[in-house]
Amino acid sequence: MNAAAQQASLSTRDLTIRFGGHVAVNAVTADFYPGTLTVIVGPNGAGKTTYFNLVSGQLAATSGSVHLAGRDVTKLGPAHRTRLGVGRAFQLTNLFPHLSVLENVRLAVQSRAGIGLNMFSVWFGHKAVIERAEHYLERVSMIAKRDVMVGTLPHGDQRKLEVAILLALEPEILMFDEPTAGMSVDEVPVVLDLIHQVKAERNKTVLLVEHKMDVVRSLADRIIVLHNGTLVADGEPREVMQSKIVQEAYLGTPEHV
Ligand SMILES: Nc1ncnc2c1ncn2[C@@H]1O[C@H](COP(=O)(O)OP(=O)(O)OP(=O)(O)O)[C@@H](O)[C@H]1O
Repeated sequence: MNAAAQQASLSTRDLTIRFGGHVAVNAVTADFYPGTLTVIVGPNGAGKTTYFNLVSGQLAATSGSVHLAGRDVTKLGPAHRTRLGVGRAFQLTNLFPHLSVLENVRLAVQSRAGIGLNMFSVWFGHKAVIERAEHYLERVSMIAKRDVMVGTLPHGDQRKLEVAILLALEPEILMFDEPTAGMSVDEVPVVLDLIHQVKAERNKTVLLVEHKMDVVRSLADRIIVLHNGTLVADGEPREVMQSKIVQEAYLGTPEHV
């Protein structure tokens, strides 16, 4: 695990949310560090997406807290948390369907650069911004589709575009919720390669919700297991995959893990 001296980029403390009488996330305490990719696994309805929503600010906690680099952000909304370095892909709500692929990434590059919508600064930085946007489109193998209207793209391309937008925002914490779901067989490696590249840079905190065990195995530095909203295992992949609780209840029989 990481050196105790290193500050966690993200922490949750007793993080809890109730929907009526149902506790969807139950007192989850965890620290996440730069340079570590953590995969969150667990059966359907375990609370994985809800935990992501609590971290990114889409949902407000019933109790407990969320901290970014030591700062308590529990009361802050999602836009504020984004500005503080939380980046999340695969909600597809980040996309502007009536703009081109390039325009979508350009807006993310501008937002990251703090250029905003001031006309003079847009003009001033235009060439550099476009080049930057093209760079991210190349990284997701979508440069050939730069002028296509986003609303007309197939689902897999929209998800790749979301990765480009996420990278363009240059967050410190990257959250991927089932990044390859709904993708065709030839699209999956493009996205997995990108996550591998982000991981190889060793300076970002990456959280991934994933069901596919081959993906978990190839990417995870650490695995957290949620069950009924509760954190039931947390550790290095080999240790967690071989633990009795995971073998029996969460990942199936040993030959599946
Ligand atoms: N807005 C909501 N209102 C009521 N219940 C909710 C809400 N969001 C989630 N839940 C419930 O909370 C529990 C956890 O759901 P969540 O989607 O986080 O699970 P998950 O682990 O991501 O599942 P999956 O792997 O199927 O995506 C479920 O029982 C779900 O029905």
